[in-house]
Amino acid sequence: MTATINDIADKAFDYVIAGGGTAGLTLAGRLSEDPSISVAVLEAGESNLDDPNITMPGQFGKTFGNSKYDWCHSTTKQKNSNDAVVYWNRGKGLGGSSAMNFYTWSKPPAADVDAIEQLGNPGWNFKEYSKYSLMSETFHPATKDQLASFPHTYISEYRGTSGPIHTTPPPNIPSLEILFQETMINKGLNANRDPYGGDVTGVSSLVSNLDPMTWTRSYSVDYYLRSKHRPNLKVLTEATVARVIFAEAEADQDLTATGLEFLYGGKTYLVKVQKEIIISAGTIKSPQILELSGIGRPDVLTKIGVETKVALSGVGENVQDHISCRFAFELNPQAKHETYDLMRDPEYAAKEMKLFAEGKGHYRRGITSFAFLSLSSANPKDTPALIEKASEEIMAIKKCSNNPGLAEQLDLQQERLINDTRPDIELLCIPNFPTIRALVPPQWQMMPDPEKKYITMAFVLNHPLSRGTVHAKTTDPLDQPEIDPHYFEHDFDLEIMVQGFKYIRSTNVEPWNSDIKQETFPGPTVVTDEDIREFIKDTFNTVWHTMGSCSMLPRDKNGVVNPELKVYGTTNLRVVDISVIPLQIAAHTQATAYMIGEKASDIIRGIVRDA
Ligand SMILES: Cc1cc2nc3c(=O)[nH]c(=O)nc-3n(C[C@H](O)[C@H](O)[C@H](O)COP(=O)(O)OP(=O)(O)OC[C@H]3O[C@@H](n4cnc5c(N)ncnc54)[C@H](O)[C@@H]3O)c2cc1C
Repeated sequence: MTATINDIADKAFDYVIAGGGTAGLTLAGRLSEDPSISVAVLEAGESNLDDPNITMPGQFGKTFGNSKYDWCHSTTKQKNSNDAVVYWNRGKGLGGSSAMNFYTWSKPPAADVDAIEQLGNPGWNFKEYSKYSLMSETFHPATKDQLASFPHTYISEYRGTSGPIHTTPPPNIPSLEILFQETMINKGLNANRDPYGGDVTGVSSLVSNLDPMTWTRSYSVDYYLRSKHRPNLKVLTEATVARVIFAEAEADQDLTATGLEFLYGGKTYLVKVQKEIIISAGTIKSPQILELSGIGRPDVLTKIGVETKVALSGVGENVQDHISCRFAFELNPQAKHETYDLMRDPEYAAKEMKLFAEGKGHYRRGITSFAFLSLSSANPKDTPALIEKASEEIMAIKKCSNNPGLAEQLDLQQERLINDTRPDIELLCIPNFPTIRALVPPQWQMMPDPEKKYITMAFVLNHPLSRGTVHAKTTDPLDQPEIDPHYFEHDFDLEIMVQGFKYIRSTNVEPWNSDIKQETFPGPTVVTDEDIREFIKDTFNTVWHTMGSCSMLPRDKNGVVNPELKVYGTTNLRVVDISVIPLQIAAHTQATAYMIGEKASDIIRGIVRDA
C-alpha cells in the first residue's frame, strides 16, 4: 500500500525523491535496501497498480491523452515544420513513462555513451553504463518453443540476470518482421548477433520489457513492489511537488535544501529532508521544478516572477528529441502474412483479448525488429557531399551560438557522421497500417482500406543538431511548461530524414519485392526532394526520447548538474532522470533511465562497485 499524507507531511526523511517514475522508483528501491536510510517519494499521478491499460502489452498508445496516465503535454507551433504542434505524452503515476512506453529494450552504441564522458563527465562511459544497466535487468532467453518459430541469438555477458526488470524475446515474431529483417540484410546491412554490447549497427531483434511468466509489462513499479514492505520507504501518490525550500544562505554560499513544498488534495504541504532532495520528474517537469525553486536562467525566472537563487543558464536548455516518420506499404493479397490490421475488426480484437487471458495471442508482443545504420550505409554515393554540408552548417551554428557548451557537442556529432560505424538513422517495421500523429494537414489523414493488409516502415533521426527548450510559464506547478523543441531549426536534421526516406523507398530486393504490392502512404504525390521534405515536416512525430533539459556538463558549459548529478550552486540537491543526458544517443531511452537510477544510488551511498 502507498503512504498517506500523515506519513509524509511535516515529517523528515534522509532522502526525498520528487517523481516516482522510471529513474525515481529505481533510485528509491536501491536506496531503501539499506534499512538505516529513510526515503520518501512524492509522485504527482495515481498508483495505477494492476491496471490492465498499463500492464497488458499490444495496445500501444491506449493511455495517451487520458490525464489519469498521461501529462498530455504539447509543443509550441514549430515554425520550421509548417507550424506543426506535436503531442508530447509522458507517463503520470507510479512508473512514470515506463508505464506507457512501447516495451522496446534498447541500449546505445558504446561511442555515444563515451561521448558523455568526453564532454566532461568522468565515469559516464559505456563500461560503467553496462555495469549499472545489467543490474536493472533479468533476461529470459527464448524457450525451445519460441526458437521453433524464429531464431534469437544473444551473448550472455550482455544480459542481466537478477534485476527487477524482466526482458524477453516475444513469444513469436510476426512473419512480416522476418520479412523486414531479411530484406534489410539483402539490402546490405549486417545481422547483429547481440546489439546490447556497444555495437548496435545492423539488423537485430530487440527484446521487450515483458515478464514471460504473465506476458505483462515489467516496469519501474517492479522496483517498488520489491521494496514496498520496507518500513524505511514511503511512497505518496497524487502529491505534486511545487518547489524546493532552501535554508538562508550568504550570497556566495551554495544553497542547502531543507524540504519540498507539495500539493495534495488541494492543499500545500511540506516534507523535510535530512540529507538530500532528488528531482526525478523527467525531462519536462524537472527543469520546471528547478525554475520554480529559483534555479535557472535569470531572464526566464524574472519573467515568471521568481527570485533567482542560483543562476544556471542551462536549466531547460539543450533539449534534444528523436523524431520519426512513417510509410505504409500495401501487401500483395497472396502474401501469407498476418498483420495487426486484423485488430481493426472488433470481433477479432475480442477473440485476441480472450486469448490473452489464457496467456496466448498477439497482445503479448512489443515491437522487436530494428535496424541501425550510418549515413554512409544509407547513401554511400552522396555521403562526402552530405558531410561537407553538415560541416558547413555546424560551423555556422558554432559561430552564432551563445551556448558555451555547444561547440564540443557539435564536434562529437560531426565525428559521428564521418565514422561509418555510427548509426545516424534507425529503421523499424510495424505489421499494420501506420498511426500518423494527430493534427497533420488533411492531405495526410489517410485511412486504411479494411480489405487490405499493410506494413509500416519508420525511420528515425538519431542525433539531431537542433536544440530546444522547456521552461516554466507561470509559478503554478500544475501549469504545463512551454515546450519548444526547435524541430528542424538546423536543416541537416531534415536532410538525414530525407536520406532515411529514400533508403526505404529505394528497397528493391527479395523478399520485399515479392510480398509488397505498393507504397500507399505517402504514395505517388511525393516525388521530388522538396516534396519529401514537406511530407516529413507535415507528418513527423516525436519518439518520446527527449533529454538534455538538465544537462550533466561543466558549469561553464551550460551544465545543470555535475557528474555526481548534483545541481550546481547547491550542497544537497540532485537531478536523477533522463534529463541529465547531455547528448542524444542512438537508442530508445528507458534502459538508460534505469541505469541513471542505479548509478545514482551508488553515487549517493558512496558505493564503489567493480565491473
Ligand atoms: C509514449 C512513450 C513511449 C516510449 N517508448 C519507449 C520504448 O519503447 N523504449 C524505450 O527504451 N523508451 C521508450 N520511451 C522513453 C522512456 O520511457 C523514457 O525515456 C523514460 O521512461 C524516462 O524516465 P524518467 O525517469 O526520466 O521520467 P519518467 O519515467 O517520465 O518519470 C517522471 C515522473 O515524475 C512524475 N512527476 C512529474 N512532475 C512531478 C511533480 N511536480 N511532482 C511529483 N511528481 C512529478 C511523473 O508523473 C513521472 O512519474 C517512451 C516514452 C514515452 C512517453
